[in-house]
Amino acid sequence: MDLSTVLTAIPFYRQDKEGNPTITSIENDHRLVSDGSIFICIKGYTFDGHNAAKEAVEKGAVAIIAEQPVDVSVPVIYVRSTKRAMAQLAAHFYGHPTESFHLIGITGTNGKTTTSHLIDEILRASGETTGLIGTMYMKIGDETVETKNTTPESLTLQKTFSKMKTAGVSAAVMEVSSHALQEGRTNGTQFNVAVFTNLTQDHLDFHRTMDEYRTAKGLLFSRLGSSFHSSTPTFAILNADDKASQVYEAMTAAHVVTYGLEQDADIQAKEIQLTSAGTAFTIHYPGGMIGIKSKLAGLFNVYNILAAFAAGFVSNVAPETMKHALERVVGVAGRFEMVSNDKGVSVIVDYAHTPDSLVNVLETVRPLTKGRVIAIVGCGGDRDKTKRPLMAQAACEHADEAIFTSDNPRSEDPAAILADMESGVVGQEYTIIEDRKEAIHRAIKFAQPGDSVVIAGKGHETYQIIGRTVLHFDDREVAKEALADKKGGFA
Ligand SMILES: CC(=O)N[C@H]1[C@@H](OP(=O)(O)OP(=O)(O)OC[C@H]2O[C@@H](n3ccc(=O)[nH]c3=O)[C@H](O)[C@@H]2O)O[C@H](CO)[C@@H](O)[C@@H]1O[C@H](C)C(=O)N[C@@H](C)C(=O)N[C@H](CCC(=O)O)C(=O)O
Ligand SMILES: Nc1ncnc2c1ncn2[C@@H]1O[C@H](COP(=O)(O)OP(=O)(O)OP(=O)(O)O)[C@@H](O)[C@H]1O
Ligand SMILES: N[C@H](CCC[C@H](N)C(=O)O)C(=O)O
Ligand SMILES: [Mg+2]
Repeated sequence: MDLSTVLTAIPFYRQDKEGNPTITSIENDHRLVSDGSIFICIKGYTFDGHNAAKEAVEKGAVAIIAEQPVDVSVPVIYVRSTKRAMAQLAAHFYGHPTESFHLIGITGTNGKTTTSHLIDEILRASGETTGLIGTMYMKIGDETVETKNTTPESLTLQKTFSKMKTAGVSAAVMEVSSHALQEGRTNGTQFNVAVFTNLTQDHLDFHRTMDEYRTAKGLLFSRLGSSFHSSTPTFAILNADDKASQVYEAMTAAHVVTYGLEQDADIQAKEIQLTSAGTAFTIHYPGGMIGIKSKLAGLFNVYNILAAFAAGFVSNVAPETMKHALERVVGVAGRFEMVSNDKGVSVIVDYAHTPDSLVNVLETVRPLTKGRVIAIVGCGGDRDKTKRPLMAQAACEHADEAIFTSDNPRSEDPAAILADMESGVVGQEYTIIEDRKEAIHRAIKFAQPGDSVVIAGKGHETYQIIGRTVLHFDDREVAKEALADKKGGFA
């Protein structure tokens, strides 16, 4: 493709010098530039790509996209926003791959990863070749690639969609974070179905207020349905029990389908039973009802299953097919993952890293526990500071024993993060053990048969980020070691 053809994706720009070279790739990291690349200069939070333009040209870049002056020998295309241009160029360069398959996007504070895996299972059961993009990995068929972000930037995203198209993917599901929506990472992506799980506090470092956070998530719904030919319906799947859904309903041009337990909803769960084996309930949908016995514990997972069912329903998957798929799912790694042992203690590793998810997981564990509920909780560094006291409070209120520890302190002082947590607790007992390994060992050592130990916050993560160092750390491995060291059930 030559430069002028690539540039048809961004009809408004200023080019500083003549030239129409052949373009072999688009890159936004100068280290990946090779002969024939266009290099897009992105002004990031830690690095300004404009400063790498010269080096990119030395490495073979034949054109530069910039929003600030750069002095190089090849044509420079000036645009208002290189991030926005990148999404448009990427979608065009890769041939608008999302037009070739059915795409379901999921947004919401909690439950995206879980719901995306449920939807993937449903789509597979109905015979689709699937793709999945999310917190844990990007998956095409059975092949997975690790991800740095829940929703990658637009270039990686379109490249991945293009690979999906080539691999014959017929339906895909992806998590769409509020960061991604705000930064336009999904611009140029065509969703057929958008799912909303819930909205509670998180990420107030990035979005500043809950209103801004809600609006960012709303972009998934406000962009849905307006650019499609009327013969291809688009659907917004909204949680009737979350009041943000009313805002999203008002924003969208898509068909709206609601799910829920409390408010009147199009797809509703009734006769819910929560047991240690999971959940059992009946889903009522337009024209019928179907019983579901899921191995996923907790009321919040009933919501995730309903959301997945609703997405499958509007994607024309038969309810019977969905039932089989949903009942097959034993769990998602790091979400309510039990660490098996013969010491009579329930050890649960869970990815709860928000106040609401922590309350949910502890409330789920409580009725399943004969003895005490022990919670090990930390809060991430360089993340929303205002959730720290709330998470500490949730641990003290919903567990019998709360241990505060470290969870990816990143550039912050772990003691300062713990002090922020402590500020949320008034008149309740807790223990501070800064070293996460020691915290897990101590909790498991002192747990009695019948007790539950909830290790929250890291879930599937296999690292602890301290400063800039990424150390191997896996809650499940550490818990297993601690259980192996534990004497016959009593410390
Ligand atoms: C705050 C934030 O969103 N940061 C994202 C951002 O990083 P950044 O702005 O620091 O990037 P940068 O390092 O300054 O680089 C700027 C540009 O220069 C380029 N570069 C950089 C270095 C170099 O030597 N040469 C070069 O050309 C880079 O390729 C980039 O194009 O752009 C990076 C590349 O796309 C992202 O990986 C990174 O996510 C970081 C890892 C992150 O932690 N993001 C979090 C806050 C986030 O986005 N989370 C959401 C939600 C998670 C959830 O569900 O709760 C997510 O979707 O992951
Ligand atoms: N529907 C839900 N409502 C509230 N809490 C939930 C829900 N589903 C899962 N959780 C809790 O949130 C944690 C994270 O779940 P999951 O990974 O599915 O969410 P996510 O939205 O993908 O999170 P992230 O934004 O970090 O990617 C779970 O471990 C569980 O404790
Ligand atoms: N997607 C979330 C994950 C948080 C996980 C927790 N372990 C932490 O590091 O805070 C974030 O980046 O804020
Ligand atoms: Mg996720």
